[in-house]
Amino acid sequence: GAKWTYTGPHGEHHWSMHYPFCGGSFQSPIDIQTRQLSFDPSLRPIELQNYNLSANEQLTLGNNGHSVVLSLPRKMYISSLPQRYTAAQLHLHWGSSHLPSGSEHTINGHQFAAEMHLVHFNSDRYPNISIAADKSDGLAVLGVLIEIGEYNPVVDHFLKYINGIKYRDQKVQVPAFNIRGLLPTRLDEYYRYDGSLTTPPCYPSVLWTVFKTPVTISLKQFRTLATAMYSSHQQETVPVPMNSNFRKPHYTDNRLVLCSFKR
Ligand SMILES: NS(=O)(=O)c1c(F)c(F)c(S(=O)(=O)CCO)c(N[C@H]2CCCc3ccccc32)c1F
Ligand SMILES: [Zn+2]
Repeated sequence: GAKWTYTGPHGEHHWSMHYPFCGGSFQSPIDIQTRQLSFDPSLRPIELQNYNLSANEQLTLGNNGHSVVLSLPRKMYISSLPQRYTAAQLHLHWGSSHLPSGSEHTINGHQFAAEMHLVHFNSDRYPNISIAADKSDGLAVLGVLIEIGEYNPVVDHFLKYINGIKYRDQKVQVPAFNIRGLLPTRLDEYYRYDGSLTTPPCYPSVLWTVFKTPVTISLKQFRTLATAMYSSHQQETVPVPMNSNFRKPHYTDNRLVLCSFKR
C-alpha cells in the first residue's frame, strides 16, 4: 500500500486519503475515561494457551518500518473469547528519548511511556490474519501499558537483539521465551471496547482488551527502544529515526467502554 508515517505529509491526518477507514468510525486508540466505564460481570479473566514458549524455539524479530515486531507461533491463542483467537505478532508503540510518553491508549488523559500490542486473529472463522484483518470479528488485540520503572528482564529477551534490526526490513531470529511474562500479573482486570487497527488500513475489526495494570521497563530499556531503530532502509542516504510511533486518541462517540472489574 501507499507509504504512511506518524509525522509530516504522510502523517495520521492524511492517512484517510489512501486508507478511507482511517477517517471512519470505531477508530482506535481512545482515551479511557474511568468515570464513564461500564462494569460488565460477564467479562471473564483472559485465558492464554501455549504462551510459555521454550528457548529451543526461535522467533523472528523484525523492523517493519513502523515498529519492532516479534512473530508469534500459531499454537499460541486466547481461549476465553467466544471463538479462538490465534496469535500472529506482537509490536510496540513508544515516545522519544526526550519525551518518554508514547502509549496509544490513554487513561483519563494520561499517556504512558509505551504500549505493547499482541495481535490475534479469529482462527475459528478465518484461515489467516490477512483474511481476518478487515472482518468485524476478525481480530483481538491485547494492549499492555508500559511505564518507566523497574528493569524488565522479560522485555530484554527481545530488546537485547534490537541492534540487529536497526533498519527497515531487517530481521533476526531470537530464542523464544515465556510470552506470558510480558503481560501484567492480573489478566482479570481490563478495559474492553470495539475499535480498529491503529495503523493504516485502520480496519474497524479489533476487539480491544487493554489491561488495567501497566508493566514497567527501565529508563535505559526505554531509551534503547526509542533510539535504536530507523524507519528507513540501511542504504537510504537520509536515516529516519523511528520514535513517537503512536496514533492520537479518537473520540469514543457512543461506544461503550466496558471494564471487567469494579472500582
Ligand atoms: N496497533 S495495531 O492495530 O495492533 C497494528 C499495528 F500498529 C501495526 F503496525 C501493524 S503492522 O505491523 O502489520 C503495520 C501495518 O499494519 C498491525 N498489523 C496487523 C493488522 C493488519 C494486518 C496484519 C497482517 C499480519 C500481521 C499483523 C497484522 C497492527 F495490527
Ligand atoms: Zn499496535
